[in-house]
Amino acid sequence: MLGDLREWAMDPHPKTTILWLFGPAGAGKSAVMQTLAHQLQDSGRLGGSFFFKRGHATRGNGKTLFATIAYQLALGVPWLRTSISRIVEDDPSIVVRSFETQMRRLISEPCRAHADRHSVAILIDGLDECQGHDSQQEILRAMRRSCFNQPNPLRFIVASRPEPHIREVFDSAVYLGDYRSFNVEQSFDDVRTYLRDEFSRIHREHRTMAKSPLPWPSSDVLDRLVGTSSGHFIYAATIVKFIDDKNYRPIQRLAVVLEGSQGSELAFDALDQLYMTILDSAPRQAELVPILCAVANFDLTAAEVDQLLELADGETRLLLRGLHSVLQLPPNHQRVISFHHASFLDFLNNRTRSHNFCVSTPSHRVHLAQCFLRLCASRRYQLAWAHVSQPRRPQRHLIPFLTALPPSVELCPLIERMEPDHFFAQDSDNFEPMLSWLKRIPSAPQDLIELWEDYVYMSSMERNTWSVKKINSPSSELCQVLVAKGFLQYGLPSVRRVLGMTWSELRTIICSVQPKIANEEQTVHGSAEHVLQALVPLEMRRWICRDIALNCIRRIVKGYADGDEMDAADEWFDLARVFRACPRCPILYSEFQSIPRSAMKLGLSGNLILIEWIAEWLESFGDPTLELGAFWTHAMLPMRFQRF
Ligand SMILES: Nc1ncnc2c1ncn2[C@@H]1O[C@H](COP(=O)(O)OP(=O)(O)OP(=O)(O)O)[C@@H](O)[C@H]1O
Repeated sequence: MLGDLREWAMDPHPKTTILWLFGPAGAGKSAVMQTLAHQLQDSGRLGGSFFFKRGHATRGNGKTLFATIAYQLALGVPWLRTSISRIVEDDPSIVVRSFETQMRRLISEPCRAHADRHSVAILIDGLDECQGHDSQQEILRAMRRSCFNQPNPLRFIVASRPEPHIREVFDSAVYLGDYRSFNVEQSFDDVRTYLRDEFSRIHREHRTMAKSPLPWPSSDVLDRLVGTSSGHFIYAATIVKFIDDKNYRPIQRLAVVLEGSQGSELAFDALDQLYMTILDSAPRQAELVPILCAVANFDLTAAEVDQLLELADGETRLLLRGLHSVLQLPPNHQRVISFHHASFLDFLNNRTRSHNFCVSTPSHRVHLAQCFLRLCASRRYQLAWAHVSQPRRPQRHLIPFLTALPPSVELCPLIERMEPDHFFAQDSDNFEPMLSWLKRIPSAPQDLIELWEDYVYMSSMERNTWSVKKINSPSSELCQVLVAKGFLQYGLPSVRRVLGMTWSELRTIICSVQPKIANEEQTVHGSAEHVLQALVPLEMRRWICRDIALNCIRRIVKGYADGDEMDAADEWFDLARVFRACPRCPILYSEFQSIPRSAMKLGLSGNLILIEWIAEWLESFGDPTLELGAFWTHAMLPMRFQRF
């Protein structure tokens, strides 16, 4: 297979330039694509590759597909570098345009001038794992339309399961059958070779096998396992992982597999049987399902699952020990738990296949939602999860998870306690679906609905689609909010923090300007910046900035005295940003001087950008002999040097 694919990818005159590699779950498509990518790379013929992964923050959707490939082309193909770089420099917004525009401008147009060069291959694996059937179809159409009838050196290989909506595009008028299809064949011989090699490795490596005669297993047993696999690798790879467990005797584990596989004729029945056998052989099965449900829906480390489900430390690792043939439980405690293969997740989500191990039942999902909401409402959450990187933060995925549940009144009291700091910064696109979901709960409390109606209105401010009724003299609180949001460009959680307000105060101020009736003449539309310009005079803005800076300084001093390091880091960030917009004001200067020097060093430790911003502001006072300016220059000098 690899030989055929390589030959096609390097053929100077193939009949068609797009190849679809298809095969069922676990047939070995990704394995083939990975090896092919390495081989083409070694021959200097790989233009780029993209491996989709279902649910992954960046690899789970098509947003970055073409930009990533263009970037790889620019890095790896010298004759494309200048043209691709120039396009991005001239129009940086190209990377957020439609798939078709990105594909045409970033990839096919720069290549067209080089039709006579040797071919370069672009490999896209797991298209069916890209979020949204529409996106998958759109990607295929974009590739075809931008390359149709235009000689160019690109060869696309797209691998996916043979899903009907993907096949539909290849069969449609867009392609007119002009693509090559390539079935990842069943290969009994390959699976036999693989199993034989792995069994002899296990025999060699396991102490308990020293006295077992070879060949192990007998050729009858090997034939039976190969037959059950139907020539697909996933079955073979999973039994090897199951048998190769240092906590058990391989002979016993093989007996468990053989017993479980009795009576299953088809490969996928056999795979289900195998998954069932693995789960049945784990201890404390009832406690497994909530853990599997958590891992199936969120990216979590074992310690985070312990916290979430309120288990004793280390319990998740203990419970999952028997599942290492289907789960990846990284020894590094910072890494998340993942499934070895997507087919196990498909199995767990399908009740008719996984029965009492199914994780997608409403009761398990509602229970998981309750655990999350409870955790997010507690201080424990902040302490334990603050370090987690943005794309992985579970609260990012919490609202979509909630709105996919059946409307459930039992969640309302917990939703009422949701902390807006956790979800406002990143999730505001999901507020409307959340409101509609709440409205579908027949007995949802009215004040909860009103709260989310207000959040939807507040989120329109985040998304620059705000409507505000015209007012002649805005209150000083409203002016502060407008300056923090529209001038300093803070997100609403930071606006609340720098102004020292509660969410309820912020809500009252923002919602007080919501137009009750649609009267175009009496309304200002647009971003907070636009509204600010309409309502707050220029000179006033800078003095509001000064007040905001003064408040930040006071909170830093207090935070330092209280030993609250975590909040202090945010406060320094706010302060450094606001300084850039502040007038040169002696009051502010002397207030800044009141910050203990050790707090300055601690708060800024190594954050060069913030140091630069503050240094610039201090330098604007112009007198380097001032005590603070001198301290700053000396104390921060080494860090400023590091930057160069
Ligand atoms: N030639 C091979 N030798 C050894 N193991 C293999 C081989 N091909 C596949 N495998 C193993 O089989 C399992 C399934 O393979 P792979 O993920 O490539 O399947 P796939 O067709 O891409 O599945 P899906 O459509 O679900 O993504 C993996 O654990 C992989 O490591």
